[in-house]
Amino acid sequence: MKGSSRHRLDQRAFMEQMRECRDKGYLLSLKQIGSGTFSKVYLACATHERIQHNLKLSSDLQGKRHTIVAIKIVSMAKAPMEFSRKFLPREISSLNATYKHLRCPKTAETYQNNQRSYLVLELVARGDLLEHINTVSDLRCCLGLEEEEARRLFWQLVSAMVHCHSAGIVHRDLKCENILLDDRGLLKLTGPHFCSWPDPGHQPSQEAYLLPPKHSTSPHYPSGPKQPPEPLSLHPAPPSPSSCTSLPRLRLCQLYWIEETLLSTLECQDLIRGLLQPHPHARLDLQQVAAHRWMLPATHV
Ligand SMILES: Nc1ncnc2c1ncn2[C@@H]1O[C@H](COP(=O)(O)OP(=O)(O)OP(=O)(O)O)[C@@H](O)[C@H]1O
Repeated sequence: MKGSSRHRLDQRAFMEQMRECRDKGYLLSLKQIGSGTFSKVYLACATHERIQHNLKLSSDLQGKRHTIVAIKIVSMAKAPMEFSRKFLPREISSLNATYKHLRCPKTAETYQNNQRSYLVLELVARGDLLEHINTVSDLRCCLGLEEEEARRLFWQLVSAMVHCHSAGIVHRDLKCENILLDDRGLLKLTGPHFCSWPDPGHQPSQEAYLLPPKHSTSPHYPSGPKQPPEPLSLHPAPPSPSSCTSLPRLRLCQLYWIEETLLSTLECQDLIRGLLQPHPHARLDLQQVAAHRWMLPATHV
């Protein structure tokens, strides 16, 4: 398709989205604040009528000096059937299940038609953790956050994860881009790949590790040390010398990671080593992470 025709189509789609949002009581702005594989996230303003009629929305906006929300628009035309039938409903029910937790963005409501799904979310204004780390690294002329700040954020992340697990939800796509910061610098955990496992308190089944096809390799987090090795045994990759899938290779990556963090304290290195254990029984679980000695100063705050 020619560039000008595509542009016209995009414009028409955007106008439709504006109309559909307005009908629901939201004024969609042109400002796009993020995007995913099948989605775009825009700033929007909730109308007074909508706020009055939606209790969740009015409580989310209480105490804030604005009525701005983030609207995530998922294109049904772009998403495969499996995504819209299975993974999107899971994402929505997981967002609803984590609604009450301070460290998860609140979902005021969702609505859909044949073309699109709309998720009206609490605005988490300061962008994602990756952007923050890059900005801070530039300012400090040194890679990474100060250890104190890393500890503070990591503690909040652990608290969010404990909440997800107690609600029977396993995240499956933990990465800096899914960790957002609000205007007070507090962390909110987002990410569409939440999946419920049947009974809260049960261990996640192997199925819980299976990502939807679009995410079988999250672009910057390919199978390797940044995700648990269990899924690798479910999706054996064809052998190749550069493959990250063998345990010796994982060990190498692990050593490389620990070396990368040599500037941090011994306690921090010990925690990272515990998190990167390829064998699930040797790996620290959430309770052990929360009780790790590196975390202690954060628990007193
Ligand atoms: N509540 C929010 N407030 C502010 N920005 C947000 C919010 N939700 C999402 N974003 C922004 O939009 C981006 C994409 O959102 P999200 O990760 O939910 O989309 P996705 O479709 O799951 O992405 P992918 O397909 O890449 O996994 C996020 O990285 C973030 O920058």
